[in-house]
Amino acid sequence: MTDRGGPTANETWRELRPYLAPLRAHAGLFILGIALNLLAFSASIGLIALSGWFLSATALAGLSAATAFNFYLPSAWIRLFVLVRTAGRYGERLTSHQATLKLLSALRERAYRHIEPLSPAALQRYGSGDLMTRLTADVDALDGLYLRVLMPSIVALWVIVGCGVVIGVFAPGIGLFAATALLASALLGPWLAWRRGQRHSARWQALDAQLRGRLIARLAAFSELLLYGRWTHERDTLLAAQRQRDAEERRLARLWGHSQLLTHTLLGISVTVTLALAAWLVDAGTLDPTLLALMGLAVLAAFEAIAPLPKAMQDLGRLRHAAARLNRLHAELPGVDYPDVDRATPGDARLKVEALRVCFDGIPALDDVTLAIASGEHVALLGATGSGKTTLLNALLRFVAPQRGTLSLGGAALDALSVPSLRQAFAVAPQDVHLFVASYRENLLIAAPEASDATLIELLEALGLGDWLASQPAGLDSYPDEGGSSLSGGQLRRFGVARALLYEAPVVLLDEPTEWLDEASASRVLAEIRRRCRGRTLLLATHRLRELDRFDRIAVLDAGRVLEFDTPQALLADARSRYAALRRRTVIAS
Ligand SMILES: Nc1ncnc2c1ncn2[C@@H]1O[C@H](COP(=O)(O)OP(=O)(O)OP(=O)(O)O)[C@@H](O)[C@H]1O
Repeated sequence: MTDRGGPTANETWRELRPYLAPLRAHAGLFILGIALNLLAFSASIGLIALSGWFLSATALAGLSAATAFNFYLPSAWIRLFVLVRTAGRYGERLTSHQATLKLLSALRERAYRHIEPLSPAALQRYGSGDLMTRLTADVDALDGLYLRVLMPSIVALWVIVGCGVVIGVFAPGIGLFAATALLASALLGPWLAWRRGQRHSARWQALDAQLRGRLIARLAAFSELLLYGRWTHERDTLLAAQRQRDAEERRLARLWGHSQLLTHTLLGISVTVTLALAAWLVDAGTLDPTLLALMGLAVLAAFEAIAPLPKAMQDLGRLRHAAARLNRLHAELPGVDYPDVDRATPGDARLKVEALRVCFDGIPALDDVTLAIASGEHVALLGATGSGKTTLLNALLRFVAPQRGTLSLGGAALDALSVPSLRQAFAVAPQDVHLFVASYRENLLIAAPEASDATLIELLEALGLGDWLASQPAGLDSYPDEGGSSLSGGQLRRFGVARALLYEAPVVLLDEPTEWLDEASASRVLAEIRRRCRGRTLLLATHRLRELDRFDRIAVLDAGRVLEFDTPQALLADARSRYAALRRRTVIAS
């Protein structure tokens, strides 16, 4: 069954099925929610039906003065029904929403747990806005599956049966007709709504996800876009995307209107026919006339349970699309396997890289790279942009999976180390330093929870961030702007370096730590890094030549290959070396 090229019912079921399994963990709450919902509906039907009967009976009792009529008992029942209906509704909202929120948090945690090991290698094709949308909007959309599809469908079915039974007690034929008419309405309206609406609602979800993703990305780059005069263009693109989504929303609203028309027409027909049948039986003398209103009103009350179904089914396309996006993320494999427990233990902090080859889309970023770095040695990785420095650091961190070659730390293969051991082995300052939404102190204490304020301040001052810290309104208690825009590029890098230096790992990996700095500040920062890394293995990626003579060795990378790897003195002494040539050029230039 397809909708003009839309997904089949089977496809929808396949995408949504994984989200039914977590229901089991909160089955008790869901069943309670359904039971309370049913109780509220039963009370509602009872209230309306009894009121109808009561009015008819009172009127008829008034007409025949001889009849003794007890007003008190039905009034007491009516009051009871009102109370039960209100309490049932309240209890149902409380339990079903609690169950749904618990489910959503479980789904979000499940998605996050899956995403975390994918980072960064397998996540590179997803933008951060896209990931954020999957974790938030897509997971949130799935609450509709429980709250608007499953629960109301189960309740509607029981209400239909209940209504048929209530009427059937007095007139089995009319009870059967009412239940059949209600069932037909409960199937026809929602089926049509699903058929006509699922494609649009899936499209709405896709456009909304796209818009959110773009919005997050553009807002993150807002200052740059403004600076380069691109903001107006980007804003117009965003507005156009919003208009596209809104057009889809209007289409959905129109379809919803149509399904409402159909539902209410069916309701009208069902009530009219029920009343006509009842009137016929009254006429034939086989039905008490006081029950006439009860029957019509019972069908009317039962319809309340059916009314939300078309909209829920129309939204199934949206749910399917959200589920499919999450499923795609769940199907993503980390690309890197980490053992659960260590299969080897590093003896010291020496690093060995042998015949390493890393490719992106078949193109090698590193090829046949071999390096042996002694424990405690300080090595500068020198190379032009794109030469493979970051890729080498990422390979050591196992953020990328090599196509060939081996990597080891202290004699232990890196792929034999569990994630905690691997993360304990390396302190890292990447190029894109991330600041968490927390105070600067908390951002630093992630690396060294026991560090005192004096230690933090001394380190920041040593890295030339003393003036910056003094300018912060609450010092270490100040909060960065989102994305770290309250720090300049150079400050942010040094903040990242400070965090890496605080982390007591035997190996320190720094990616372009002196980028954006003037020569004097860069020299000072490099000297501080070397001093604080004494006794630790240091690998520092850079394309700056100054100050490298103080490193133990320099590895020169070019187009993914190690051109030379030796002490600065040996490289300078070799007139044919690339390092010597680069240094000569720098001297001439300055
Ligand atoms: N995730 C990726 N997907 C595709 N290509 C990549 C990816 N990461 C790196 N590359 C490519 O691999 C090569 C090496 O990149 P890498 O970032 O390691 O160089 P780099 O020397 O660190 O450069 P920079 O100094 O600019 O950071 C480049 O050609 C780059 O485009």
